Amino acid sequence: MTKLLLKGGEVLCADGQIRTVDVAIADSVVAQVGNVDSTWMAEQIIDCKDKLILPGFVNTHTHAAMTLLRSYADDMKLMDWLENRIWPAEDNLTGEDVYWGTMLAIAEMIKTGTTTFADMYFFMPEVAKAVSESGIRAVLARGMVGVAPTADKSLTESEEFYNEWNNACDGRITVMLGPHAPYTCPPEYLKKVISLAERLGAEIHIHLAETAGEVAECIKQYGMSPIALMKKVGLFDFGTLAAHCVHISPEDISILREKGVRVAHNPGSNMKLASGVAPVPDMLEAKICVGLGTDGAASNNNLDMLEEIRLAAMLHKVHRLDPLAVPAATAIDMATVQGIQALNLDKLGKIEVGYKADITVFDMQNPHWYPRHDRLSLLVYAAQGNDVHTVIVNGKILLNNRQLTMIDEERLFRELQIRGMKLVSNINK
Ligand SMILES: CSC[C@H]1O[C@@H](n2cnc3c(O)ncnc32)[C@H](O)[C@@H]1O
Ligand SMILES: [Zn+2]
Repeated sequence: MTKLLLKGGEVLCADGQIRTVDVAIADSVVAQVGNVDSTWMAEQIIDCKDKLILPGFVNTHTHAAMTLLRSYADDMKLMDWLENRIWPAEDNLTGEDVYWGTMLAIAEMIKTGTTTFADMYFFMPEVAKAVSESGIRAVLARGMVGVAPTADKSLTESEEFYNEWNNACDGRITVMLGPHAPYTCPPEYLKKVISLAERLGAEIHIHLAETAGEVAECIKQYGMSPIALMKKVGLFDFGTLAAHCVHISPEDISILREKGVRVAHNPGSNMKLASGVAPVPDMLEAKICVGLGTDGAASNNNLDMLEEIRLAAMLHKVHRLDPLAVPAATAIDMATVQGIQALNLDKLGKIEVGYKADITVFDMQNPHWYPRHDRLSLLVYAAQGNDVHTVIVNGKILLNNRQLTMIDEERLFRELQIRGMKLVSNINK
């Protein structure tokens, strides 16, 4: 048994209180939270004085390998951005590009405190390889577009990917099915995805109601909103994670609630693509599970969940002119507990005995952490991604005193610079 001890840190406990306690970890699991005595013979003791210890952040919606396209196409609206810049570049992607782009994303996420991410993209075996090697936890979906020439191939590949990778790497990888969106996957195709989901026992990760244009077009074509259409085709029957849900009506919210759909809220991407403001306070009020996501690095443009937490807390205040629209503690809950629920994972998201040891340690020895009236306020409104000192996933240290333990950063930078440039070299701006 591998034993680890986080000594004397300020721990955000499962009841939401912060206490100065020790955290003992045995193999992949939290074994004790409290005063751990000297009979606990730890192989490694991390001195956590002046450190804030939290469950690791959960990024509920991203396209990790889109780091390759960061800073390539900005200040555009979604469909113009996708159709004229992103999709032409993605046509050039190779599996190796996706491996390296994903590895850079994982490095960035670990360094800013994320321990789990949900991904939807292409070349998913390469993504799984990066997840396997890096030690992070992930929920992976092969992105599916329901029109020729790849529609059937992506169904077959999704099934193969599920069979090979679901529950792999000591349970660190879970596989979902990833139909891209209602506007790229017509109802007949979605029905095939749904029967595959039912047959495999897999859940579905999809983009929904992201822009006003998407909703208007859906109403024009099908006479109902994307949420109502998805209910009608049965997409919500076997467990669904819906990214965005920006342009939704009270009736849509009732459907999401009734069908137990979990939502990934991406405030940074929604703001940058000028998509709109999701009615998050209304969804939370309706007891819908809302996690936070960064979306891809080409629309955010970083993968720092602390920034998403702050944006979630700030955006809804200014939008509603209500300082309590999303309080600080709620934003942290969305990035941890609700994030885990959104991905339907078990025994994660809290620092509690018997839970998986996915933990982020913040260093509070910095000017912006003083004075300490309220540590959660400091975390949400003052902390910075590079305050992250240590990150543990499944009981293994992936970031030690700000150094990645499983990833060669220098190699990553070289690969990304060359591959990112090559990807777009044949595209006219
Ligand atoms: C089919 S794999 C995923 C697919 O989604 C594209 N994408 C990236 N960001 C967004 C977004 O905000 N809305 C819709 N689609 C998005 C990505 O480029 C891939 O093609
Ligand atoms: Zn997305």
